[in-house]
Amino acid sequence: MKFATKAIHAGQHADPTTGAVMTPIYQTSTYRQSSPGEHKGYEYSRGTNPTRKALEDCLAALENGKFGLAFSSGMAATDTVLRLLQPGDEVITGDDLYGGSYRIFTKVYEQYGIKFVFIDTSDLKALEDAVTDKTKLIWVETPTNPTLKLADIEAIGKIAKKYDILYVVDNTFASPYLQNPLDLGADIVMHSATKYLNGHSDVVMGALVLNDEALYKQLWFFYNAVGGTPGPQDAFLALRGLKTLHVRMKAHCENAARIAEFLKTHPKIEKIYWPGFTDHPGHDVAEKQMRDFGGMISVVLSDADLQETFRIASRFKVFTLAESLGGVESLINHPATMTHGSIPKEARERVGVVDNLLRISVGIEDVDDLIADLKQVLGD
Ligand SMILES: C=C(NCc1c(COP(=O)(O)O)cnc(C)c1O)C(=O)O
Repeated sequence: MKFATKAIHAGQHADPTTGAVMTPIYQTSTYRQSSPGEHKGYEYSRGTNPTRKALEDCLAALENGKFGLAFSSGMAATDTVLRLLQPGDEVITGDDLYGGSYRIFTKVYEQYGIKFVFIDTSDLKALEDAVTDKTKLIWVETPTNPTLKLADIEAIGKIAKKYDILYVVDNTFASPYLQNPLDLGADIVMHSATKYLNGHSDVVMGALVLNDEALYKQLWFFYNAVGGTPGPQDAFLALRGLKTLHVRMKAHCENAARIAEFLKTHPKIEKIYWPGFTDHPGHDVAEKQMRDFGGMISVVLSDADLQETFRIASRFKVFTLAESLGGVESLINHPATMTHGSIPKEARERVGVVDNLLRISVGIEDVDDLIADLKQVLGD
């Protein structure tokens, strides 16, 4: 099946007893057993739930994977992968990444003796040079949050395979509609499903998709033992969101391209990050591994200190100043004080997350209204 058909049907079928076309919300914590241990595949909803299973199977299908796991948040998914590590292990990851990922790496898992090495993942030599005999995990975002750096998924996969290192790609910014890391050599693809996958800013959720059965069983063990699993209502909403992912991503990409072109020459914009521009350093990698350039744009405002940046960020009427991304509504975010505030100023400014940087999640409103809103704030 093609992507659009999988988005609507994968993992789902009409209910055999009632004929219900949509997967029911199995709002139950437990399941009757005919005798101890004799059940219909479901014992307790922390471990498995039919609504969540339908979502996990659909997610797996969209990422061309065999196994899917859904979590109560993207960070719960990240946490579950990190539980594979032992004290003394090292992780290579990007120097530009979501602030919450930086936080769990440095404020939670470093205390358990895990060492995190932050490098420019667009620099393959720097990445391979960072490998030691203690390196057990490579964790890559691409495009990165928020400066939209591109990492060559396939090339990093070759490095991971060469040194037998577990390789995870956080595919949140692209979504499986635009790129499929498992097909390019990743062992696990991770998502904040809160974003494009659910797509309506009404669910917080995470996901992992993979092909290796032994690894899946290890992750499922942590998933069940620790219990970072989502409820059936959120699973139902996310499953419904997936059904329009292909339509929404097309609209996000079209709108973002128009807005990027508008902002590229705007006098109030000093620098713009959007992988669709041919002068973006990662444009060739984006062309190679992405089917389009996504809905995320970041800009550095010209002649704007923190106060001026705050003033601008607070004046939009259609764009909403808020954390998160990937919903149908357009959002503006100030990473330095909002989503990336947990990253020390020196570390984030080194990679371009400066006080006058704004991140734009371009929604699927009418693009003329979005450009009109940008004009009323920034000027023509
Ligand atoms: C909330 C935001 N990011 C969440 C996020 C996460 C965490 O997902 P949560 O569902 O918010 O727990 C993981 N990876 C990436 C690339 C992310 O962007 C944000 O950037 O506004």
